[in-house]
Amino acid sequence: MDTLRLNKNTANKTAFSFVHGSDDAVIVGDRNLTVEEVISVARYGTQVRLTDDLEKLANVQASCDFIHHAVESGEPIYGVTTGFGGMANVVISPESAALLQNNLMWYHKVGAGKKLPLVDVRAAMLLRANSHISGASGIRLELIKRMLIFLNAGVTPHVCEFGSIGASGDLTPLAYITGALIGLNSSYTVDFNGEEMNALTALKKLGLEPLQLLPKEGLAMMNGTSVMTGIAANCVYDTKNLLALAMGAHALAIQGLNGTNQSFHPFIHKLKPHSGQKWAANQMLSLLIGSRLVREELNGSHNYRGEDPIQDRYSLRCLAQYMGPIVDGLEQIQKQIEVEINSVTDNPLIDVENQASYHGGNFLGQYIGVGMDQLRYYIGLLAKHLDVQIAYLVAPEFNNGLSPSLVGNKDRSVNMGFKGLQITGNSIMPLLTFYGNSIADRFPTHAEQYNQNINSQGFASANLARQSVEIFQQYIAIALMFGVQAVDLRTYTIVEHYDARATLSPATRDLYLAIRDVVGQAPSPNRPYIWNDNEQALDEHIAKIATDIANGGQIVQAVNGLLLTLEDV
Ligand SMILES: N[C@@H](Cc1ccc(C(F)(F)F)cc1)C(=O)O
Repeated sequence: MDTLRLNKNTANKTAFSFVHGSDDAVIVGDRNLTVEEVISVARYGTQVRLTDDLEKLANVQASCDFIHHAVESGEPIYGVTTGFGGMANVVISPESAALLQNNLMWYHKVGAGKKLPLVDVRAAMLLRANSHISGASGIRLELIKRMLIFLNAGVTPHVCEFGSIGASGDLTPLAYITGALIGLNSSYTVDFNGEEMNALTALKKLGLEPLQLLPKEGLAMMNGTSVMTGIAANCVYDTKNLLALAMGAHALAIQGLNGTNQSFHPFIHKLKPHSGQKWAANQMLSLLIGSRLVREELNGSHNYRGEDPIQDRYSLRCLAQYMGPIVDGLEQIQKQIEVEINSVTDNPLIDVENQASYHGGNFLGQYIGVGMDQLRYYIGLLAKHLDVQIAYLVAPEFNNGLSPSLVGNKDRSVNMGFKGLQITGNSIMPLLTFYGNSIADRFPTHAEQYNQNINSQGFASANLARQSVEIFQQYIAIALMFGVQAVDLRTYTIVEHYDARATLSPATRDLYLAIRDVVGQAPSPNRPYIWNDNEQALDEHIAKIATDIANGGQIVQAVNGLLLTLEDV
């Protein structure tokens, strides 16, 4: 296996401790980068090194030489000896060719809104360097190295959340990165390991001089999909963790409801062998093995229980069939993001071998726009399913003998259990399905003098995906709280005490214990997770669980073994 896996130690490191995070450096230019490598650099401070493949490095220089000669000879090349975009008819003289690039930074300093999270900008810098190392962009090694210096020292340019239509790639967001890298002026600002400062001060601290861009270099830096793809890499990584947690929450719910394991029998899924469906069924079987809370019916028995239906309702019985397309879809998105991560996304592209340059459109972020639309749609579907499971758990008409709203102490008549918590969940789930609406199909047709008349909205789509991921982290926290309470209450009906460690499957015990630990409440035989309403503040529990999930803490660690098996999907 040639990919670098995030091991437990790396993933446990506090987020945002960027510098000197890990001993295993990620190499730019040796081979394709994976989403996990991007995450390890962006979030956990893994150091980045440039390839020492001399041929590769020489190629980068050769692309610069090609541009140099083209300018000298006045060869017409877009954005090198012409103006930009809809002004590409304007001839630029050799004397103005460098000014053209530096000027590009000025009129693209038009970002609006809040700052992007640092982890997204770090991912973007890594991807831009990775794109340029192919030697098709005509950009100096010095500039590529500068991005690695910034990454390794924990220096992150400030980039705004609005300003890119994802058509010429992320022109404006990348202008902020470029302006800071070269120290265009003091209005460019950075985060220097937690300290805010202007780019010129930052360069001085790094022992670097401000740089003037040479012909093509501004365009090469800005004309690409690296920022939206960096955001997308972070989103897909988080969403896969959330998928694993959703599976964990369902496994708790199934045990809480005393569901059957028969619906996940391989015989069923062999007969409808979609890979995502098979994965979901197999994983659910593994999550339930050894549980004393499920109806053990893998031998084909039907444990008919009097007035209850002989088979489970669809949210349990059809879980694998419902999850399947989501699992397959997320895998497809990850594959597409990894292609984008390892692509050269600017224009024009320089073919050093044939001494030619080609005008094209690799900067169009449509794969990211559509991919992030789909990602948000899948998150909406995951949320809808969890909402149904929560409703199943709290309704005594359906929940196979649990208390209404999962009340703990039934002797206290003024105990309402998880009634309020369900309503908070109900307030979030519709938002997540709303976020599932697409944006790639909504576009301004008259962008930039009608030049960018088709555009991806990939940057907006990725930003929306980040928001959806963050909201879903809150939602999953709530779903997990329901799961923990339900298994405690179910445990009592089986062994007459509330400590679910005695009854849960080994695979879900880890998750259960991680949640109990994060909220600071150890399991007890005498009482379930929540006993009386007035003994804890549930909002604090939501916040603690959601924060642990966002930081890839012990709750995520308890289920992420599931994700290793996704590679076979
Ligand atoms: N992606 C475009 C590059 C481009 C397009 C437009 C502008 C600006 F400044 F006019 F908006 C800059 C760069 C191309 O390669 O064709």
